Amino acid sequence: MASRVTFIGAGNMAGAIIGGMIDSGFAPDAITATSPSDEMLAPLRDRLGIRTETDNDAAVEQADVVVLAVKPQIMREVCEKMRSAIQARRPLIISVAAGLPAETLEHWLGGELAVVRCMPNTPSLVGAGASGLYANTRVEASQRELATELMEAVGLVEWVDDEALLEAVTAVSGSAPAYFFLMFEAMEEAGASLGLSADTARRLAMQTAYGAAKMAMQSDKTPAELKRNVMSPGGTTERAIEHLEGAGLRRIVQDAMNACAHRASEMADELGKR
Ligand SMILES: NC(=O)C1=CN([C@@H]2O[C@H](COP(=O)(O)OP(=O)(O)OC[C@H]3O[C@@H](n4cnc5c(N)ncnc54)[C@H](OP(=O)(O)O)[C@@H]3O)[C@@H](O)[C@H]2O)C=CC1
Ligand SMILES: O=C(O)[C@@H]1CCC=N1
Repeated sequence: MASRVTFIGAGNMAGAIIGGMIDSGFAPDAITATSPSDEMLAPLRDRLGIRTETDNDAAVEQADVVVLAVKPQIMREVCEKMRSAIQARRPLIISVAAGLPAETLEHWLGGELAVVRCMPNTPSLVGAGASGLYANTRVEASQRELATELMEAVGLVEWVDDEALLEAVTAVSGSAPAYFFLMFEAMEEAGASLGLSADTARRLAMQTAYGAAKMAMQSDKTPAELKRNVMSPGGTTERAIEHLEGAGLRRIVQDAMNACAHRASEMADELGKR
């Protein structure tokens, strides 16, 4: 029988993963999502045909996998309330919460549980997600495969052996869609200031990013080589790249990603106390 997956929390991230799972062929009636208010759940139920529940305990009763997808700040309360129901069932736990260590989550849920920590990103919604996964020692090979299957349904999966590396994953992919969206905003504004309509500039910028990513993924050339191929000597691209390098783009990116990874570690200290 196919695995039954319950999402605790039905917000941006859960919605993105559920949408991607269904597009890739998961049966909607094997998926349950919970939220305190039915208002959040109705669109998921109506649009995707999944099961919904406002009672977390009831939703984990039949689950083989429980995906924790609430904000880190309320995770402790949510886990502790579900403890008895989780211990009665002992499903595979997959947490997508930033920061919170597997050991802490396991403790909040009553202990002795197989826990996979996953750092996904929102492009999961369109099947183009990128997730970093870490398994605690209780996770069996079949559960690892199940977690891989679930997250591969919505994109690329990379396992890490050291849990601390999920902080780097957060910086490289979990938070990173926002960096590219910021770039789109900046390019749209700059394109508009050069005379294009904002809509035209946005469409051109997005298609270019899509094309560049697709090309880089399909090519055996490095990004540096692909970049050089666009830069005719004495031409326009060279001028733009000189400007970006001169203004310290690499340092800015490094600083931003350091800040992101550092925040993930701070969150573990602030919220992960047992
Ligand atoms: N957004 C992103 O890009 C990424 C997010 N994450 C992680 O995903 C998790 C969720 O983030 P995100 O989806 O953005 O947050 P959202 O606020 O969009 O979703 C959280 C959901 O949890 C619901 N909720 C609140 N209390 C409960 C409860 N007691 N039981 C069940 N559901 C509850 C909320 O309902 P209500 O609104 O009614 O309170 C809301 O629907 C976080 O831990 C975050 O770190 C990880 C990677 C990327
Ligand atoms: O900003 C956040 O905390 C979450 C985790 C990664 C992406 N969004």
